[in-house]
Amino acid sequence: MNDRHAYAHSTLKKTLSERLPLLCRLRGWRCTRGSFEESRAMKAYRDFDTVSVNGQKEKILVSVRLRPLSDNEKSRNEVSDWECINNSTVIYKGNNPDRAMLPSAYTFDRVFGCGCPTEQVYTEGAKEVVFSAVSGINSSIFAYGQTSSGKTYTMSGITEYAVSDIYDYIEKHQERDYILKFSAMEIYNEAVRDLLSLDSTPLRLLDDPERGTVVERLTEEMLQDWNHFLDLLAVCEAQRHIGDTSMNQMSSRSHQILRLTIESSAREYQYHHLGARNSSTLTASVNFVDLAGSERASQTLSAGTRLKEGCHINRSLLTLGTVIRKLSKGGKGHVPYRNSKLTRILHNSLGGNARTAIICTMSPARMHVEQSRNTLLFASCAKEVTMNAQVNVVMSDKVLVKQLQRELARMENELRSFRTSSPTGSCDSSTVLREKELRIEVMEKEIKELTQQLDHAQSRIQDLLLLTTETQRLEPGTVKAENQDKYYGRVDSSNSNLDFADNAEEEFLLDGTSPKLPRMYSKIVAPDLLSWWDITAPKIQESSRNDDPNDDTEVMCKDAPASQ
Ligand SMILES: Nc1ncnc2c1ncn2[C@@H]1O[C@H](COP(=O)(O)OP(=O)(O)OP(=O)(O)O)[C@@H](O)[C@H]1O
Repeated sequence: MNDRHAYAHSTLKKTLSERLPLLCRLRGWRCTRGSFEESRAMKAYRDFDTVSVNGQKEKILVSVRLRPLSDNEKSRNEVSDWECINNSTVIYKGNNPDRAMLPSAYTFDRVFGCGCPTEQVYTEGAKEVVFSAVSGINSSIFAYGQTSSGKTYTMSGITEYAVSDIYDYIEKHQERDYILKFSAMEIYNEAVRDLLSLDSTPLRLLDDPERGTVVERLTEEMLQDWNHFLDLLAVCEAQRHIGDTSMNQMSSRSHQILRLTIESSAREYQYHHLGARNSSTLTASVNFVDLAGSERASQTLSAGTRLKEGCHINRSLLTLGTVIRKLSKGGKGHVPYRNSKLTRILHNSLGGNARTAIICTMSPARMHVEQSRNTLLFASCAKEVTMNAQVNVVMSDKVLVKQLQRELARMENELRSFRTSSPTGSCDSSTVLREKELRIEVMEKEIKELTQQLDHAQSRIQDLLLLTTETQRLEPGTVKAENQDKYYGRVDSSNSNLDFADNAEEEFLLDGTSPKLPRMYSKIVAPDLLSWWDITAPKIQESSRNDDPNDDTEVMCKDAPASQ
């Protein structure tokens, strides 16, 4: 980065950091830290990149889907023990006395009976959540259930319906530019693998303070069209670990996460039409999560590799169950997200910044009643988990600068139109200016006068201080005053044995002493303006008729009367 770029960079950073919070406040947005792939250097001023709006708390949308009895189950003469009695309740019809104490009816947001097509499951149990991503809210759709219960069947259908619907939506919303990106991974035996890459090296998970857990070097394909998407799905299907078990010939041995990221921004010509808010760049991901199914080794008859896979699957599902259970109780205390890669990666989709729908799949067969109840228990807990989804408005540097420039131009226009719409606008402002100038002149004059008065007062204080210092230096029996040769004092000697005539004016000498007053009683403080004293002549003991400085006989000194 050369100097000019560095300067532009720092100016831009300053502008953004100063103006964006203000803009956000004006628009009622909340600023949070960014969520972008970015270099460290750029991160500094990307702190404001992600603006979240209307953080909304809502519960996970939980549905249950009952599949028909499979051929395998039918061949074993299995009976259906479960039935959906309405849109939201599934009941246990069995009459096993051991289970008499357990609940027989379970209620969820939606339940889908064995005759329900996947399209309906998508429309009623996932579509709304999926479409949050179009408006900038992260979302996740999970399929959870025991092995062979229909998770892959359900989730692959939902993924296709969802992406197809999103393409339709984009087609109908030409006012915005959309970019779709697709990535895919599987967690197989606790190792994360990129399903869009032939390299099967496990991928590392990184903890990003802003984005949470990030899968390092995960391929992200820019989707060109619907067919491109189908091609990528086929690649994922071919790459995913699938195995033959006694329960399912095509059993998924890994958890699969397909991620569609939708970025949208207003087309240039739409900016003014839509307003600043709707012209923001939005970004959100929707995760399609097809979990591996819980399984019992006794039922799947697995051994070796299958057994090992089953152990990993069960362990990670156990952690998922624990996380959901803890979150359903308010998420207080430690939530063990880090105990499995699955819960680490899906942290945000489980009680974080996302809208989530879980579809729990069940086999109606009696032989699976235990597993089905566990699934319903998991679904019941999931119902209680509260999410906090937020709109992620992402502004790239370019978009952000553009938006700020537009905002600035708009404000300047408003100001200009305000001035022109006010007929006295310019005249008023010059009058106000003139008034202010006059006021400043008057104030300057006042300041000048006050300064002069201050100088004068200071010089007087100086004089007084000087005099006080000199007075303090006067010896007992001395009086000092400027410009006077003599002083006169009225001496009250009525109570004195000294030789004064009553109220007689006595002459004091220039040195302040009176010829008639013993020296020690002539100790008179005489500021310069004083020229007259009332002196109470003391009684003096003969023995005291000396210059004893400790004699406390009173000598009064008063200001001279004004007439004098
Ligand atoms: N709703 C349904 N209607 C008809 N057939 C279904 C339905 N759900 C599942 N199936 C069938 O049941 C079988 C098992 O389904 P699927 O592979 O989707 O189960 P799964 O839960 O993903 O199993 P695993 O966990 O072992 O991968 C498949 O042959 C599938 O076609």
